[in-house]
Amino acid sequence: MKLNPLARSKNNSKLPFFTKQDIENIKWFWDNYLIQRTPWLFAVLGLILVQGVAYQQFLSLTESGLRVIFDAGVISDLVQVCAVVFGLFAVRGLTSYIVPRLSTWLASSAVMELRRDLIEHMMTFDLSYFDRTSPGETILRLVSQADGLSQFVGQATVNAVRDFVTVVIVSGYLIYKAPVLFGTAIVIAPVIILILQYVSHKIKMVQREAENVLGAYMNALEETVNGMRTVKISNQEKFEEARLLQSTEGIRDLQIRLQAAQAVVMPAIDIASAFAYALVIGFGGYMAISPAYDIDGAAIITFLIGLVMVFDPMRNLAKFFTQLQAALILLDGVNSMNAIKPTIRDRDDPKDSFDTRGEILLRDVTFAYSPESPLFDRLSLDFPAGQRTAIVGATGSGKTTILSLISRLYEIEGGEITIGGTNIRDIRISSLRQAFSVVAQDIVIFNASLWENIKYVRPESTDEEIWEAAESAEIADLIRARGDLPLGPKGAQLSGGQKQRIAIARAFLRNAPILLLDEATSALDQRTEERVKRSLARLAEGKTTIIVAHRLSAISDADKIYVLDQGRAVESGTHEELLALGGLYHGMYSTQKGEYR
Ligand SMILES: Nc1ncnc2c1ncn2[C@@H]1O[C@H](COP(=O)(O)OP(=O)(O)OP(=O)(O)O)[C@@H](O)[C@H]1O
Repeated sequence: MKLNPLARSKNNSKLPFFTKQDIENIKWFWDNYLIQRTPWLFAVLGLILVQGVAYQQFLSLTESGLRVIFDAGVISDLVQVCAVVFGLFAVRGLTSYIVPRLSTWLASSAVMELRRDLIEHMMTFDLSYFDRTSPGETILRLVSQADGLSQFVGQATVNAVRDFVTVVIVSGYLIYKAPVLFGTAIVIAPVIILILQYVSHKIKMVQREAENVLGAYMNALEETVNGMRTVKISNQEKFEEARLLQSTEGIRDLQIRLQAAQAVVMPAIDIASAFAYALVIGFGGYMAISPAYDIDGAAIITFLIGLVMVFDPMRNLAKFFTQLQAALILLDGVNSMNAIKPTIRDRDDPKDSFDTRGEILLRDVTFAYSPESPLFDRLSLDFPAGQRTAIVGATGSGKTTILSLISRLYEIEGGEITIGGTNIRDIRISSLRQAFSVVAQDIVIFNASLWENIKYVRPESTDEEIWEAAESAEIADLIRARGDLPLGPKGAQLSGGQKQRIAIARAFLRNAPILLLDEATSALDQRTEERVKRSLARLAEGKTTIIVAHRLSAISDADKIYVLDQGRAVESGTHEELLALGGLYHGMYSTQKGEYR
């Protein structure tokens, strides 16, 4: 399976700190989710500035305090210094409580909106997207990557801003007090930048790989859990275990590699800082001793304390930088969903009303799921209004696809499909789909009660209407027996026939003017099928009905039957006409008759 089709800019051999895509992603996030929060962001920034100023004031007061000690000054001055220092730390403590609370609220709300928008956007995706993308990849983006982003924005970024402000304010103070000493201390800056550059490349590469592996793990998990019946019946537990273990090992290895890349940063900065301290102590000490410089011991000690206060947040900033590189990959993953543009969309000014009871025509329809395997080449079919038309044919001949194309689940490449003379592309998609009651082969059952599962297709239905639909589909007794019990994930607690009857009940409840039945009764026992078919015949009265069935006995009374072979309609007519033709239909009928004998 192709992994992570959404991930972009995979050529990582020499990434700059910020790629063009990174900048676009940041801009997108800022423009859509942060800009409207600017007043609050300023409030956070204001509080952070207060913290920075508190630090600078602490430094200044420390110098005064030291001077009182060194110069044997007045004790009351010392007490005053101590009281103000305590006050400053109390202010810093208070802001340290408010800032993360505010920032987490801001970030979680921003990411909640991001998730809401992505979910809304995902709903517009063509069905073909879901045919090729496993749920694991979508979950990865909407759950783990969005979560990682929230943490990063809410905590890491705010801490980084605080650290940055501290570095700027305290450095500014140090430059003001002792510019020469400061110049000595920052000779290490280029080394730190080089280290960061080297590490950031590595982190980006490993993080992208880690996201791919995590996506693969989610896919594998999803497939195994969903396919547990097949796994067990085929005795493949060990195989699946090994597959999942391989993914988890991959995650472990990448996390170790990620940490290894990040781990270089801290010791490198520590060594560089030690070098700077040594320089400052040496050179600063010389300055204090030498009469050529006007600087005393208190100033040197204060400068050293100031350096500690700068280097600590600088360490954090370097760490933040490595986290930022990883977060940029998350942001790219999340934003890549936005790059997916649905092709099946309403045109400008779509029609809301059309003749839903008119005939359905396919004219020269060309369609392929993928370019390498074309399915229909100028296929023309005619489903007369208010009549029952059946489509039969070998498996894989394209019967279900015709139903999908009529309801515009996939877009045709050539020709046109009209209902009551209106091209379906001109109709608003929601209005078009409103015109169908469908019993499909793949029945989706939610983990809710039977009642809620039926009601799903028309939430505004009355209780009487739901009971009526359930009676017609022969499922009312089961509703009485099960009550409000949920049906299990994907309706796991139901038999195939029971699921099919839910689908039929939904079609009854929907009672739309066009009825699409795809192997609608194939899972029912013969007696139930007879009763359900009689109900379905009543439901189909006056409606344009298209029936796909393998059992020819189920459609022999249709007004018209199309025989499909490899995407072409090779025969059409009534049951009797087709038998008289002595062609493919006749052959299929004879085979099935033989089977039943
Ligand atoms: N979502 C899809 N993506 C790619 N190919 C598909 C998809 N759905 C169906 N196909 C292919 O298109 C062809 C027609 O499929 P379709 O489901 O329409 O056949 P069918 O006649 O309804 O078959 P059956 O009788 O088995 O239900 C098949 O070859 C199938 O492999």
